[in-house]
Amino acid sequence: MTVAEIIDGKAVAAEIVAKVTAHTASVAGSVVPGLATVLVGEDPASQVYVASKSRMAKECGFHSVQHTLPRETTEADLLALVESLNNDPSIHGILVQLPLPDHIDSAAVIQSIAPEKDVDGFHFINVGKLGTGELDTAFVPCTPAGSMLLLERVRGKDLSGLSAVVVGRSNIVGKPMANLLLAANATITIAHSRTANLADVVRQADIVVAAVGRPQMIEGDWIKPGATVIDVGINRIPAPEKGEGKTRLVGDVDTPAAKEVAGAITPVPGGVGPMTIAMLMANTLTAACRFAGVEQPKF
Ligand SMILES: NC(=O)C1=CN([C@@H]2O[C@H](COP(=O)(O)OP(=O)(O)OC[C@H]3O[C@@H](n4cnc5c(N)ncnc54)[C@H](OP(=O)(O)O)[C@@H]3O)[C@@H](O)[C@H]2O)C=CC1
Ligand SMILES: Nc1nc(=O)c2c([nH]1)NC[C@@H]1CN(c3ccc(C(=O)N[C@@H](CCC(=O)O)C(=O)O)cc3)C=[N+]21
Repeated sequence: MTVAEIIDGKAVAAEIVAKVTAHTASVAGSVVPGLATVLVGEDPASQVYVASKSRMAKECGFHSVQHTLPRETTEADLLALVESLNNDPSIHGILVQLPLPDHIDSAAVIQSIAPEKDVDGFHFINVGKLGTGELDTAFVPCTPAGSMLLLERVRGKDLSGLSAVVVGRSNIVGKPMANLLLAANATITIAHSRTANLADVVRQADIVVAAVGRPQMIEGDWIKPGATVIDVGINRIPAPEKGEGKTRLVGDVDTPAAKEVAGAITPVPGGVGPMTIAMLMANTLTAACRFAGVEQPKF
């Protein structure tokens, strides 16, 4: 019996961050990349993520500004902040942490970010560029971009002849992931909550990307032997074995079972999550280099 290779996202993310830090130092005479993060409300998970993004930006040598606004912030006030960041020449990347409170129209806020500062890659201009293959000037969403780099470690850049199933069709993970897989020549299927016989669909795939948000729902015997499994899910579940009220993180894949069948699999934590933050740094550096007209690093 073979046991899957565990793809070390933390280690690959550290390589990316080292590359970003070195390139940032080498262009310091021309530009200091600036990242602005915006958090509305007090969601504890969002606070943790935004704090780690700001910390990582500083470690890379960036100018990093964190705006923390109260939950009651109006949409107009948030739009005004984005506008001021759009016009701030020291800021090259803007990240508005999602989800936003219900009284704010997230789509309106995302579309108000200048496309050349949209390091999340959520603006229509960047979505359109990804869809039409203008990858040299697009910003690609960080989670799918990071997932592709992990996949590349196992399968290389060219996925010709391989079948890939993406479970989940969100605008921030599933759809851009499917577009990147297609751009890499994979033959793709996008599955979602209305898909019939999901287990059988997943069983066909050489590459499985799970981006559902349901703890451990992809079972071990759904995985084709030797398949590469990218587990995007981040779910906090009760862990009574660690003590009363304790929790632990799991992905969307039943990892212990899938490990017995897959060729390679990303762990949770330590898989796609750290790559998301690393790619945010990479995108911010790219934005700054485009702004200053200096050479961009390749990732
Ligand atoms: N590692 C990282 O850096 C990141 C991790 N995440 C994690 O990834 C996961 C997905 O995030 P996100 O895309 O934002 O989530 P969304 O809730 O926006 O999308 C979930 C998708 O899963 C589909 N789905 C839900 N239930 C089922 C089911 N039973 N069978 C098949 N498909 C189903 C939905 O289908 P339908 O469209 O039909 O409703 C939807 O397309 C979450 O766990 C999230 O925490 C997200 C971003 C970054
Ligand atoms: N505008 C916007 N852009 C985002 O990219 C964005 C967002 N909003 N909202 C929320 C999701 C989620 N997300 C994660 C980033 C890092 C980890 C991460 O580092 N995870 C660690 C564990 C962290 C922990 O212990 O909680 C890991 O998987 O090893 C997870 C999830 C980015 N998102």
